[in-house]
Amino acid sequence: MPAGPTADAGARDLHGFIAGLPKAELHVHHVGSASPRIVSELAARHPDSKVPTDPEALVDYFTFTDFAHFIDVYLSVVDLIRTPEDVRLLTFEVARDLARQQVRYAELTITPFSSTRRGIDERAFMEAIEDARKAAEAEFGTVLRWCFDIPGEAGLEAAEETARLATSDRIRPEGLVSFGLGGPEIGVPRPQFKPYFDRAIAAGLHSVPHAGETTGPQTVWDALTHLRAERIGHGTSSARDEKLLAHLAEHRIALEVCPTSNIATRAVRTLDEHPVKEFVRAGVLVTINSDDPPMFGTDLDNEYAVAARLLGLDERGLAGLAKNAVEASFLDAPGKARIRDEIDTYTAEWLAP
Ligand SMILES: O=C(O)c1cccc(C(=O)CC[C@H]2O[C@@H](n3cnc4c(=O)[nH]cnc43)[C@H](O)[C@@H]2O)c1
Ligand SMILES: [Zn+2]
Repeated sequence: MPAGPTADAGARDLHGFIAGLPKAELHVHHVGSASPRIVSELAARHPDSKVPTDPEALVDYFTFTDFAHFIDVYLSVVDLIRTPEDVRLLTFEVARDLARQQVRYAELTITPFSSTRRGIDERAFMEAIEDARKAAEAEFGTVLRWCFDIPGEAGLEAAEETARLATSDRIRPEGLVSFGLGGPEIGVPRPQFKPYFDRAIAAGLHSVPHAGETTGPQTVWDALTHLRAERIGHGTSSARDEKLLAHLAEHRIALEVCPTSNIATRAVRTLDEHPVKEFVRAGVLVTINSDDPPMFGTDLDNEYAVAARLLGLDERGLAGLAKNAVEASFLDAPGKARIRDEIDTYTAEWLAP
């Protein structure tokens, strides 16, 4: 539909509403959140890397031919993070970007294996993220929590190391709330990770694997059955299985939907073909997230704007999406109530005549 002057004004208002809306972000990767400024600063520090130092050249560098290409580029950025100070800087700056978008609470997916195998001392790594978490909460008021994910393609050695770091009383950081599984899905069956998820769950962590991003609905079933998933990262292909959708809806297992990511990695062809509408129709608890925002040329505000267009939402609908993320988060009950109240107050004030 062509956008006339009134539609434009409406869209601008919705953007303004989204910009001030208190939000929770449940699916965003630590390294994947490095802003062009941080990436170019790190690339300049480490000139042996193939990552461009010019932020404009990064736009081309962050254009992906497929999911495998995305992971190659992602790992080249991981290679830039070499010291605990790099880790601290990145974490604090990610929090600053989230706070700017009125994100009150975020669960940041971190892959400690990738850093420890590259030589960063595990204790220094944990101290760096915790130090940044506390500093960010004090300075911005944004509460950060961690999800440690296994880079699945790196095999069971990576799974063992991630489980050890996540469950050892001496090492695991205070902010850790969940255990995940990322990387490519093709050739990386979920059931093999069951023992590691069992250990993490026994240690009190929540289970939040990626599944159904680049493979079919069976991967989501496997994540539910073998890894006891409480939320699913992406879950895009769930739309191809009505029984699965009904199961997700009935058990309030939220999908962490990241629309622009799915286009950037070519998991979905176009935004208009994105199945988020099918999820809502089936009654699934949908949350909107940004995944690897600078790499995909997006941010959480933009993902809410995309969702508003795909789902035909007004301000109340957007506030409902923000509340879905609060509900599906691993915040405690008073923390959830505080953000929900803030969303309601903000929305009522915005809509007041
Ligand atoms: O660090 C290594 O040495 C290593 C060796 C082999 C394989 C890997 C990985 O596959 C790392 C994957 C990396 O990608 C992160 N990520 C970011 N966005 C996504 C996404 O949308 N879907 C899946 N994974 C994603 C993930 O957290 C891992 O850190 C590493
Ligand atoms: Zn992800």
